[in-house]
Amino acid sequence: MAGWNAARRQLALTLGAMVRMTALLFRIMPLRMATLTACEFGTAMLPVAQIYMTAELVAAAQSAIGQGGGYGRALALLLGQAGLYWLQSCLDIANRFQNSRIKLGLMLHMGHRTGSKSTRLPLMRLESHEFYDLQERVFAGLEHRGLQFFSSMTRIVQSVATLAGLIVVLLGFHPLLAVGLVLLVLPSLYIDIKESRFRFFQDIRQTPKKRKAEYFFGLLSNREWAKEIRIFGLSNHFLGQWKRLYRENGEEQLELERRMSWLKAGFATAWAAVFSLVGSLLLKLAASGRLGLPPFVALLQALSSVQGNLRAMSAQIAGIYELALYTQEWFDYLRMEEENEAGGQEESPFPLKQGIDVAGLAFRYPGAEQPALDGISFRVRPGDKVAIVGENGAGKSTLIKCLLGLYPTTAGRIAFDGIPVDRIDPNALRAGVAAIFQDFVQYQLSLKDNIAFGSLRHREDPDRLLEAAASSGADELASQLPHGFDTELGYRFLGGYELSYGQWQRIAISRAFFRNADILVLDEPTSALDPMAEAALFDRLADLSEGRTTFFTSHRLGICRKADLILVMKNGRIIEQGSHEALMDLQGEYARMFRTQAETYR
Ligand SMILES: Nc1ncnc2c1ncn2[C@@H]1O[C@H](COP(=O)(O)OP(=O)(O)OP(=O)(O)O)[C@@H](O)[C@H]1O
Repeated sequence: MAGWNAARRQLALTLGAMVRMTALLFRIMPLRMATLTACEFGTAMLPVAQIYMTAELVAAAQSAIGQGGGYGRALALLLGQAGLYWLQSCLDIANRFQNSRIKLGLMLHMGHRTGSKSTRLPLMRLESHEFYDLQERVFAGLEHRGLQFFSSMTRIVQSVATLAGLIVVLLGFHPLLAVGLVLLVLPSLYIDIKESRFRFFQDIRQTPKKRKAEYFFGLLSNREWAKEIRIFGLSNHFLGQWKRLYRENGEEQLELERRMSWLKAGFATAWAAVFSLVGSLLLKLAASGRLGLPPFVALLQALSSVQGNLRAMSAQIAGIYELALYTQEWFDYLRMEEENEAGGQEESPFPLKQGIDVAGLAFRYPGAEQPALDGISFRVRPGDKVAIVGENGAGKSTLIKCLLGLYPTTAGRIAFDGIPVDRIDPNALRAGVAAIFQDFVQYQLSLKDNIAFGSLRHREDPDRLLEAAASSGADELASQLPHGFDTELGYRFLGGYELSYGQWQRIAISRAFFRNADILVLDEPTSALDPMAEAALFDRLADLSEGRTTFFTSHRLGICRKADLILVMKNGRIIEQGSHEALMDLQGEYARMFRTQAETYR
């Protein structure tokens, strides 16, 4: 009963995925798919036509040899057969071309849906290793999986059409022969499906190890890490780790293949025995004159064709089942809940009139025992400059991500002009915010793009570009580069001009200013800037962020003097808040940290 239920589930899954994928293919490329189907159908019918033609040709040749006449008919049949071979080649060529066109269209479609889906997933998803395992499998076979699915299906339809014709030939001789041969395929189908299932679940089991192996290999070849790995002499260690994991996975796969090979070899032996038995029976009948030469040749050809077709069909069915399992994962991926799907209908609260209210905010990372934020409450007026300070791991970056609606809060509320952050349309929220994080992106593209990515629709505005570049001193950098703002940056592509980390950081700051948003968030914006650049930036910050609410985190407390509000964090809580003067008067944690830093610089 359990076996029957499992088989039903497998069939439902396979048919479901098959129907959905075929519907998708016909929806996005109806004409190409119709042409491909016609070509495939033509290819399916040709072997049957060839068998009939062979039987006729043998009969005509026999009479031409025996009676010296009918040569014309035999020649016509021969030419007809050559024509069929020619047609088969043409259909093969057309098939292949059509396949390539569909493959391109499908890859673009699936790639677009997968890529855009991944950008709409909640950021929180990207914190879990299960997500990366799934993504690894979903992204891996994207370029061929969809069409492979259809190709396997059409191969099956083709095989069924061919087999139907061949079985008619066999039925004409003896019904038992046809039925017996069809039944013989069942064990082979069973073995193939089992193997597909084993392989899929083995892949699921092996994905974490596979990703780890890829990670070790990446450590060896990535430029960012190469220096450290050489200095510490870690290459051989990582190479060894990669080899171990790769070998473990590989040997497990080989073991499965070994077991399956034995079963398949046994099955091939059984087929050979059946073929020899039936073939010798037919030969005996032909020798005794009870079977003419033409039907003997046609039957023998049909027999071997049936065997080949049944084997191929069984492999295709099993392949399609395996593809269905993977395709189902792709459909599941596309169905994953998106960022702020539940709410997010409220319109933009920008420009802010009342400010930002945070009350009793708490947040816990999935699987973490302690909350990363707890009992956070503060109020920000429009245009305020807010500094968030605290030791490493205090929760500064996490607070910023919650403020921007990137992480869903566990408790409490964040409201922009009274509207809870999770009720604001994410696009409206993002449009009003510019943020540069500690791990900002170094786009391996032109300097202009690196700044203008702050607001794509203003990409061709030269005044805005110059103004944003001047905010961080990137304009000075542009004047030193060989092609100014058009200079390609980074080392990855031909002609790229590599910069120092601090120079990259200046450009990232300009990108934030280019956006000209109502809220500006700078997470450790000056960590790599030289002291002069840092001082200049903070001198200008008041002018630059005029009218904008600005949040910045920093370990350099000197910059807090210019802040309207300082939030001092420790272990996920705000332990002090107020202006620089108020906090210095308080003689608490902030005053202690400030004095310690001042001592160091003295
Ligand atoms: N993705 C994550 N998953 C689980 N815990 C995390 C994650 N990111 C941060 N944490 C934890 O949350 C706490 C706060 O981290 P956060 O990055 O906000 O600190 P921070 O104050 O910005 O530190 P730093 O000054 O070093 O940048 C830390 O204890 C950290 O271990």
